Formats: sequence, C-alpha cells, structure tokens
Amino acid sequence: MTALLDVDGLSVAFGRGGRVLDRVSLEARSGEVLGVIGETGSGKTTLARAVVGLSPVTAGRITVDGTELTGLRGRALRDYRRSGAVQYLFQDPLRSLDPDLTVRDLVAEPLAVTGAGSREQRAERAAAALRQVGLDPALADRLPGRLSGGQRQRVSIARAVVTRPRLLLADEPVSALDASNRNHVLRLFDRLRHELDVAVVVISHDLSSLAGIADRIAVLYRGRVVEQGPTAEVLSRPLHPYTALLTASAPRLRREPGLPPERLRALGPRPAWSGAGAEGGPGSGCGFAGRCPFVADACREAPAAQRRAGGREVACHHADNWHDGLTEPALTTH
Ligand SMILES: Nc1ncnc2c1ncn2[C@@H]1O[C@H](COP(=O)(O)OP(=O)(O)OP(=O)(O)O)[C@@H](O)[C@H]1O
Repeated sequence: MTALLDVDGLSVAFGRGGRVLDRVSLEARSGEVLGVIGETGSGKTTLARAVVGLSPVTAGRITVDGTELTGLRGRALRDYRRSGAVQYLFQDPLRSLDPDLTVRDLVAEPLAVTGAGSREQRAERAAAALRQVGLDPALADRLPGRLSGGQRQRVSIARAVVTRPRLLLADEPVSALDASNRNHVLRLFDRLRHELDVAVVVISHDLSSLAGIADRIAVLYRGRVVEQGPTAEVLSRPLHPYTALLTASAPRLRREPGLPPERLRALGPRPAWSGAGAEGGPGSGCGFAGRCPFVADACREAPAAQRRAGGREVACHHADNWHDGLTEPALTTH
C-alpha cells in the first residue's frame, strides 16, 4: 500500500546552528498511527513543522497523498495549506487556542479560512466535530479559559478534524494531561484514525504513551531515524542499541526475555562523544557512538545508512550482532 505521508531523505538546518535533521526517511499510511519517539532536542518538533512547511528544508522530499509539498511554492503552497489536508496539533493546547474566541469560533475557524460554506453551515460542522471528539456541543459558547486541560485538548483536536484532514500531526498531545485524560485522548486518536481514515503521527518523548496506540514506531536520535518498524516488534526485539535503552527505561513494556533490563540500562547514560554535532545535532558519526558499548571506528567515521531488515528499518553498523555482546559480563559494569 502506498504511504499517505512519505518523508524521504529529509534534512533541515537552521542558519548557522547547523543541521537538526539529517536524511530522515519515514512513512505513515491512511488509518495508521505512526509514533515518533525521541528525547528532548532529537528533532521531533522540527520534523512535524517541516511537514507543514515551517522548518527550513535543505534536502529531501515530503509527499502527502501524492502531492509533493516540498515542491509547492507561492499560491499553490498557500492553497494547499488552506485546504486543511494536513493538520498540526501544537504542543500546548492552552497557548495555541485564542483565549478570546468561543469554542464554536475556534473550531469553525479553519473552515472560515478556506471560506467553506455559510456561517451556519460552519457552526454545524463545528458542532459535529465537537461531538466526534466526545465533547458536548453545549460547550460551544465557552471560552477556552473555562475548560479543563482535557477539554482544551479535545477542542484542539476538533479544530484539526473539522477540515477532514488526510494527515494529523500531534506534537506531545498528552504530555500535559493527567493519566486519565491521557488515556482518553489516546483512545480518541485510535478511534478517529478509523472513522476518518486519516494517517496520524503522534510525537512523544514517552515510549509508554506511544506503545498502546502506535501501529508503527520511528525512533529519532539526534536528528536521525535509527530504527523504524511495527511497534510490537520494535519494542520486543529492538534492532538499535538506543531503542534497547529506551525499552529498558520504560518498565511497563514487554520485552524479549533475552534482553534483561539491568543489562540494557548499562547502555547509558554516558557522556556524549565529543565528535558529535554541537547542541545535540546529527554530527559526522553515529549520534549514539558516545553512549554505545558496541562502538567501533566505523561508527565514529560515518553514521550507518537506514536499511531495510525484514519489514523494519535500522541504522546501526552492528544491528546484526550487538545482541551477542549483551551476554558479555563486562557490559554490566558500565
Ligand atoms: N527555530 C530554530 N532555530 C534554531 N534552532 C532550532 C530552531 N528550532 C529548533 N531548533 C533546534 O533544533 C533542535 C531540535 O529541536 P526540536 O524542538 O525539534 O526537538 P524535539 O525533539 O521536539 O525536543 P522537545 O521534546 O524538547 O520538544 C534543538 O537543538 C533546537 O535547539
């Protein structure tokens, strides 16, 4: 099946700050939730912003539903943005909602921008979107300041789905919510991707949040995708040592018996290798080289290219054999 979102060899650089994303490739299909996991500064938000045309792309292609966004300019780009085919849910739902607009106007606003329908028709579609995210349309006259955190996040989601998008990007959608609201919002994404046949990209630094809803996971480390594949496989049989470290640090996850947590925790944290890029950027070698017990000269010289390995992708020079090293007693002393 063709991917709805196809990111191919994407690089992003901010002025003199250097590269933040380095040849990132990933894809998401209709009706699928792709989880993008990575620690602070790994480039998750930059990636999402690149898809909506807000990051300075220096190389690569972004294609959504057959339209190459990186090739759009001027009016074509403006029209595409206004169509609402791609919606981006900002990290902070309180700050991203205009405090002076009612819930009705907030949710109808993306339709007003495209000039879709009459005011009444837009209000009707806004009410339908509110119901779709599990909110009572009676809340439509409220201002966002009078809503709970969970309700505000749902209003943001209603605002995103009202344009019937093909792709929904959600940046840390649950990190500001308590456990109960977190589960509700994650279940909501799960329902919406079926109901709307939309591709959903959920960005998070928390593997446990993603584990329950993502069909596939892409692991970002210092601006590069180090691993990508079906969630259950990535979590139970990580192909990259960094993914193994992540799974070891998320105690609620299931993992294969051969990867005992105490061994995996021995993989980090360690001081960053001095050859890596400034401020956590991609650098010239593998970004994980400074923390990896399996590091070899090849890792310091150049990062491994993303390569396919049985329905999965990995970028590690030692993907095929680092598991063997876990049985060496020396590793447990790090
Ligand atoms: N507008 C910008 N100008 C310069 N550097 C930027 C800009 N935006 C992001 N960066 C840098 O890009 C890197 C990646 O940032 P990004 O926000 O994408 O990471 P992230 O994985 O989303 O982190 P977090 O989880 O903290 O949001 C950081 O080093 C950041 O300082």
